[in-house]
Amino acid sequence: MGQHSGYQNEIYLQGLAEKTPPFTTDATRLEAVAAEAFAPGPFGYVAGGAGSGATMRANRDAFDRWRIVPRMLADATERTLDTTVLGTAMPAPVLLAPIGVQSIVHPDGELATARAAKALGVPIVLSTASSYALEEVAEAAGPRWFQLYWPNEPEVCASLLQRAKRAGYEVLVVTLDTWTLAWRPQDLDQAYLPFLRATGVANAFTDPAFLAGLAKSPADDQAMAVLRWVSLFTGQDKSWDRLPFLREHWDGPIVLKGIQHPDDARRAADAGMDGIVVSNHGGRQVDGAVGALEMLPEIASAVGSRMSVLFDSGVRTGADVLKALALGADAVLLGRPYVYGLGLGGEDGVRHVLRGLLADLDLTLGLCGRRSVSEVDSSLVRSA
Ligand SMILES: Cc1cc2nc3c(=O)[nH]c(=O)nc-3n(C[C@H](O)[C@H](O)[C@H](O)COP(=O)(O)O)c2cc1C
Ligand SMILES: O=C(O)C(=O)c1ccccc1
Repeated sequence: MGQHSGYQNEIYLQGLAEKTPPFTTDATRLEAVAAEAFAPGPFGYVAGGAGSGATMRANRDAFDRWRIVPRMLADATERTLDTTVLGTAMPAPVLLAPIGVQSIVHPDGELATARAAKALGVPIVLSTASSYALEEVAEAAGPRWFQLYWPNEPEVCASLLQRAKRAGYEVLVVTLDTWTLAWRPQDLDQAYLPFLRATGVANAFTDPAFLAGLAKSPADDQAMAVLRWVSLFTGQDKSWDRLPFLREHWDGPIVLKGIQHPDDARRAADAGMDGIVVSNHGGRQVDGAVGALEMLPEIASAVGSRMSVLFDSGVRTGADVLKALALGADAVLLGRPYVYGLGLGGEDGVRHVLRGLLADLDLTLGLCGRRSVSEVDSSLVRSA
């Protein structure tokens, strides 16, 4: 049997005791459920996107334009979703996307997420903008990667990387598409920005190089510390020729996140990067951008043989994961759905969302006549 489909049996069996799951098993409905349960500011921050929301819609539309073509009598009873990406073994080609400020939806924030992921062996990618310090999250976490918002001060950058390495983060994911926040009407209409309330600044406020640049401690002058944080992470003074700096300060694999053009993917490979995340940041940055999945086949064929290709932006179901794999991804990052799970049920909520996705993925894989991730290729899909 597939290792992950047991959650399906468990749910049905609990029905005999009149128990149903904590909240929906339909990941495409989680946003609507969260809308009823979350405070308006945090809900808008998580669910919202850039401008008119066109990119978020394009992300989902792009999945709908591919259809799966199942095969029969293929003996796919025994299945595994196990895979290894950039040296990290994982129980499925799924990681938790870096999502900052998780304490806005649940007080346990990234700690709860890390515990839920650890219980399943699923790797997390911890955001630079986490609500808890990276060392604290590391203690709660299983396999872990670190996402970097590349600070403008080399000393702070080097310090963050050293801390992450020491705390056991294995892969560095450098996000390139969010050097300033886009025009986000949901947040603007509510004048809601978590950082100004000193949420999501834990890594900086515990960093010696960051603190060295402050006249007073964050406890004595929070406003000044927050301003320093904002200026440190805003602005794009970076260029391709600065990547060697990261190499010097990080001796593990490096992945560039937010790649949407095949030429940028080639540049990443030429620069000796180990991987990319094809992503438009869940439609939160450039309104009217192309659906992330639309660019995946071209990018994967340009660089897939030279580097690991990961994907995010719009992944909701097992079928979505399979489509991304079929179109060239080695693994996907799950974004908003697990944050809805966190807000709805803390650690258990994240676990419910993750177990649901893995079960759905496992069942769909088997029903398509495939036994493992390595049996998924472009023959699984056709364009609608
Ligand atoms: C509330 C929120 C916060 C995010 N914070 C970060 C972050 O700190 N670093 C980062 O690289 N990406 C961040 N992202 C982007 C995600 O990593 C991912 O690219 C995106 O959520 C994928 O889209 P999806 O959630 O619609 O699937 C954030 C996304 C959301 C929704
Ligand atoms: O909101 C976001 O999309 C995001 O990536 C972010 C940026 C800075 C801090 C926290 C999250």
